Amino acid sequence: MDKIYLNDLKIDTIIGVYDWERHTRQTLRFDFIFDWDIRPAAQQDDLQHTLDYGLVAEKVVAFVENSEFQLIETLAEQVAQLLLNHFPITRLQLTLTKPVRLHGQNQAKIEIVRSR
Ligand SMILES: Nc1nc2c(c(=O)[nH]1)N=C([C@H](O)[C@@H](O)CO)CN2
Repeated sequence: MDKIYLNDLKIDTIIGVYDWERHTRQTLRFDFIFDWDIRPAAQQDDLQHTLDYGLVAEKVVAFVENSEFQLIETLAEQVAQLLLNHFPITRLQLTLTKPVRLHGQNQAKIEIVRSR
């Protein structure tokens, strides 16, 4: 299957379980891989026949900027379901990266794959 990538989407939001995180916005990074047959768009050179990654980014930014979840798991799941509900995507992989300062770590990351 062909793939469309949307990488390094950075969004500020409220996320986290600790008190300071409930009133301090943090920058999350989103990376997506969408299964998508690119041939119809390639044959007609027409945006109408493909997944417009600009629209996907707008949808994700609007949702994440206004969210206030505690866990990155919850946010990742909600974003995946949002995209499956709004676009004819059959399968997506989402990697969500959060900055952390824990025992020398500087990133926490989760990866999920969802399909309809
Ligand atoms: N599996 C998870 N573990 C932790 C999360 C999380 O979202 N999922 N979050 C935190 C804190 O909010 C941390 O990111 C603060 O730096 C701790 N563990």
